[in-house]
Amino acid sequence: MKHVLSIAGTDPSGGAGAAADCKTICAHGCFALNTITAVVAQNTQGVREYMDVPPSLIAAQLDAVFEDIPVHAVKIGMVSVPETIRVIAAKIAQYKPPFTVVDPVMVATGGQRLLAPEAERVLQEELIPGATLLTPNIPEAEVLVRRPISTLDDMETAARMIAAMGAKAVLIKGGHRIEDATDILYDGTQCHYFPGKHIESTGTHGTGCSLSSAVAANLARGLSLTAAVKEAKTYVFRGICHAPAIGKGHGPIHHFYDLYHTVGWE
Ligand SMILES: Nc1ncnc2c1ncn2[C@@H]1O[C@H](COP(=O)(O)OP(=O)(O)O)[C@@H](O)[C@H]1O
Ligand SMILES: Cc1ncc(COP(=O)(O)OP(=O)(O)O)c(N)n1
Repeated sequence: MKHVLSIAGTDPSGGAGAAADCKTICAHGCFALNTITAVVAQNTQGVREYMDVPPSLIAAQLDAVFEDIPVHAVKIGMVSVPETIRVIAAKIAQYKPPFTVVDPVMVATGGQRLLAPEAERVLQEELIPGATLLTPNIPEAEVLVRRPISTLDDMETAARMIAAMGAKAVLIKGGHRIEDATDILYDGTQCHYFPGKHIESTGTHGTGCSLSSAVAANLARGLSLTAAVKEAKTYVFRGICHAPAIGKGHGPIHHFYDLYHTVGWE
């Protein structure tokens, strides 16, 4: 069994952050490890408040995992402040996991910031270089390239510009598009399109967390980057299609649809 480490904030309503990551990793037949960066009071209706875990405790969590268990891939989500980013970047450089997927979480669906403005530069300088894959959504990519993105051509250009910041590959996610949900991957050489239908649904909380964790798990399982992204996109699409109606706001995707369906637990 492959071991995949999620480094992320919490979501007590279970749809995003560490909970989404661990469910996704398990749904891919991998063993889920996790390190918490921030404790977040949120639910399907939004983020209420959060507290960052002290950097020394993040470092201690990472040492505890890496010194004990081989880590086949890492997914990094909410990192919120410069000190958190610096300690994670240092530990990744120290332990050198084979794959590092970075989801540059900046703002939650409800509009609440999960990355302090002063942390944007540190993220760009210290976490993006060395990432196997960076997975910004369109608003996050706009922040990174400092220009608006409205067309597929804009997404391609942004992916190439962000790769120039040091990530080996960049996947711009199209969940914020209205006409479709096409994602575009720049693998360092060429762009690959992952077309997708835009589903009108409230079951989209944590789609970005789930997608990046699914890619990390697929890479750990030995898939190529393009196959890892293709399978991850299908997983999230099916999760949205079969989203359970949980909570009063934007609910989670169904992380275990295929498994539950097979054993008749639907
Ligand atoms: N309404 C939707 N219909 C179909 N696919 C979606 C929808 N919303 C998100 N996705 C897919 O979910 C993944 C996460 O995308 P996105 O929502 O843009 O990320 P984030 O959650 O970080 O904002 C992408 O593969 C995207 O295409
Ligand atoms: C702890 C935590 N991390 C990340 C997010 C954002 O989740 P994401 O999958 O990017 O998408 P939305 O659910 O915001 O669309 C979060 N809410 N909490």
